[in-house]
Amino acid sequence: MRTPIVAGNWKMFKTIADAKQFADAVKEQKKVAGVEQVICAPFTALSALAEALQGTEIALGAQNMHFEEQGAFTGEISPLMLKEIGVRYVIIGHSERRQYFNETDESVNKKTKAALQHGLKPIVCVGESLEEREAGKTAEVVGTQTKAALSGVSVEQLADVVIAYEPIWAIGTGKSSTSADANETIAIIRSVIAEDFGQEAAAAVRIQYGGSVKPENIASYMAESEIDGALVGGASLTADSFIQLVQGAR
Ligand SMILES: O=C(CO)COP(=O)(O)O
Repeated sequence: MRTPIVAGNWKMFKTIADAKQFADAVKEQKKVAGVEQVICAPFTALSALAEALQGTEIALGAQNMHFEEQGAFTGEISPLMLKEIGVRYVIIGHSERRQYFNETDESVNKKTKAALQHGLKPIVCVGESLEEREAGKTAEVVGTQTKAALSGVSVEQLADVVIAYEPIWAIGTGKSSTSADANETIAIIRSVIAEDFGQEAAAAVRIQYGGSVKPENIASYMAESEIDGALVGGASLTADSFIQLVQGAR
């Protein structure tokens, strides 16, 4: 049985004050059990959130990191720095980072391995563009991205990896993938993982869907056999909506 996991990706939204307000509002809501919950906040809000989320079910995540522990990498944040403030998850290879910040399959792989070495759980993002989808290349693209990201990861380490399938054309557009289509692609990702890690390990990996997930549609994704949760942007920004997403994932 794979435990469902709902992760909010706040992207470049929320000051420290906003983040604290979110945490206060979450605390007023009833706790939801049985679903792993993560908020991936901007770096500047992580420390404050680590404290503010105490007593909630929500674990802390970052949205990116460098793969080195330290060094002359101006503007970067290392896995050690994230660990120190209580971060447990880190999004790796989000399509916005691949598109705007030159993230490559190679850097995604380095970061995935570095996260695992430091006891951080990577949420590794894969997904095709609209052009690739229309050219019938979805399976090839997500297969290549998945294999590259997980190259050199051990079977034991794979247990700490979460994959997020986010079709680029569905992100922030309101155009979500149908749950059946998302399920089909996620099944492909799982079979690609099985080729390298074996059936048993692949069957245990959690794979989320992301792209215009809302409280109103999360249940339809969760009803699919291969989908184990959601990585949510816009709809994770208010406590009310985030809790509804978590409830919908049970
Ligand atoms: O990119 C996403 C999560 O990482 C999805 O964003 P939206 O939920 O806003 O479409």
